[in-house]
Amino acid sequence: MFELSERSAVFRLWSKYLKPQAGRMTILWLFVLVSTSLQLINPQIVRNFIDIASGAQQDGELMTTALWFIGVALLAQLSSVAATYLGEKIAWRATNELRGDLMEHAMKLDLSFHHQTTPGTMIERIDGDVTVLANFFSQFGVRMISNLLLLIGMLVILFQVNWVVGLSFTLFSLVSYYVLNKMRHYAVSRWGETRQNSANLFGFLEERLAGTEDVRSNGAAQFVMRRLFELSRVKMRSDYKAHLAWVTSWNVTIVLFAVATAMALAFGAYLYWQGSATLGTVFLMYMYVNMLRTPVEQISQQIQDLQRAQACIKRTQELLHTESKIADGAVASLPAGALEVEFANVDFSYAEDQAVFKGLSFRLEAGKSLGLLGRTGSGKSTIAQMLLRFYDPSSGSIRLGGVELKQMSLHQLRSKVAMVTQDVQLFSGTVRDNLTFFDRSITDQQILHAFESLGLTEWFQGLPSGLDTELGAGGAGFSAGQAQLLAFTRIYLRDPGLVIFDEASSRLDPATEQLLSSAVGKLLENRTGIIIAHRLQTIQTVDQILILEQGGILEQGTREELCQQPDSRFAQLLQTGMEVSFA
Ligand SMILES: Nc1ncnc2c1ncn2[C@@H]1O[C@H](COP(=O)(O)OP(=O)(O)OP(=O)(O)O)[C@@H](O)[C@H]1O
Repeated sequence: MFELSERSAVFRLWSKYLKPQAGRMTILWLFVLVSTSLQLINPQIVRNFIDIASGAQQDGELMTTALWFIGVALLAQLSSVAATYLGEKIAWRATNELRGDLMEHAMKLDLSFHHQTTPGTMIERIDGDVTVLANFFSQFGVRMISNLLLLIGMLVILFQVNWVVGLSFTLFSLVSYYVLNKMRHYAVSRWGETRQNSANLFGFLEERLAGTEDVRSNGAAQFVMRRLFELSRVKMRSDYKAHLAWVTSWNVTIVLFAVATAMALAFGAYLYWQGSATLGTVFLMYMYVNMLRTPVEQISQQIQDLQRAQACIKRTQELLHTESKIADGAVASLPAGALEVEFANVDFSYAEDQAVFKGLSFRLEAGKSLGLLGRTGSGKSTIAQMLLRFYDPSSGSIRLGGVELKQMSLHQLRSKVAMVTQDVQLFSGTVRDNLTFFDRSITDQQILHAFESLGLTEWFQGLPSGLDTELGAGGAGFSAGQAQLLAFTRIYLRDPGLVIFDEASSRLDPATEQLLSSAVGKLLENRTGIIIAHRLQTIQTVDQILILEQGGILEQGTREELCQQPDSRFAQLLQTGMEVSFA
């Protein structure tokens, strides 16, 4: 855990994200100050107007005063609109940059971090917290100062009218600030509860809808509905309390300021009868007291925003200071073409007391292919993830092309190693976008050439709109087999030296199966390949076979070597069928 002074964290954020917008910030301040001053001036013009109209003031003309009023009111509104526009713009720029930095940082963090942090939490960090910071970035200082100035200005003018009036409304402002803060605090804690209950309900719905097949096939619909009603009931109760708290705080505010208006009118009537105030001055007092509400509310709101922002800044800084367990290396150039893979005495565990590998050693020559077999949980996928350096071994070393992975730059490593996972991730967008990841330097010709080289041209021609075929969210509309074909093409375009293929365990139709196995063959030409196999058919053509068991290697050799040993696990597999033994 990092330990940072909160204040320095705030200044660091401000200086990083607001300094580049210093010019805009200055203009924003100007607009806010102009709008505040004009708001203070306008009631004075109204006073003059009333005093001229009632004959209490001799010099001055009604028409000119009215025009002044309109002009000042218009200018105040325009400055306020301009300040809002600029404030929003500054906030968006700053928060977009912060969001980008957080996302970039999150993508560099190792997989153990991502396994411990749910996607929901990450969304809350990268978007939720940053959205809260938006107001704080652009508005906090400006709104605090301008509202304080407005409040002080109005109280000073009220003191000038009469010191008792000034003192009374200063006390009133302090009391109403205190009450508002208390009410708001109460309402906010209620809202916090409803947000948590909403999150629980949404999380429940998302999980159940995603698993709708299992829910229905297991006859669990009744259970789901029952739980839904329970969660809805909890949410309804907290919503009800939150709304009640909000309505109460709203009404208390109305009552408070109604009392203030009554006080202003009573003071006004008294001073008027005494002859120490004109009708215009009474109205001026009335207007200022009515206007008091805005700065008092705004200051209390800003203080509350500051408290929320502090919590968000702390979490944001924590994320930005979380270091990846995977340190970047320096070696930035590996030879072109196929790369040799070597595991030397590798120990690894996800959790401290549960070793996945103990002293795992094997070597795969450059350009050769390895079929990786083993029971579920024997560590096949872990080998692939370690080769991509999503995890580092606790001891021993892994080398690629003779270079230790830890020494290698991550960028170089991940451009040299490619993996097709069991569950290929496709994104909503066109087939082209899914192949190039929006890299516009990859031309359509290159993509078509990749299809041709992998023997997929005919398949590609069957797509309704070719490269422009749209995929739904999560690749909806494409089968697992088709997704793998796209993944192969992605890899072909990147031209890595090592390809790891985690075969889909789901059954594919024979035509797609045939297409896939021929594409695998073509993809592996002049590359080193590791195939995590779930079917014997897939490893018919591999050069080496390695069977994992209990943290180490059970058997290793060429297909022929293993077949010639009748008591080998591989020979048994051939006899019984792999699915039976590895089920
Ligand atoms: N992120 C993780 N955190 C903790 N333990 C994990 C994690 N991923 C895998 N494991 C554990 O590590 C062991 C090896 O898992 P791995 O996924 O590599 O096996 P596998 O042979 O690929 O299995 P399968 O054939 O089911 O895909 C298993 O015991 C698994 O439970």
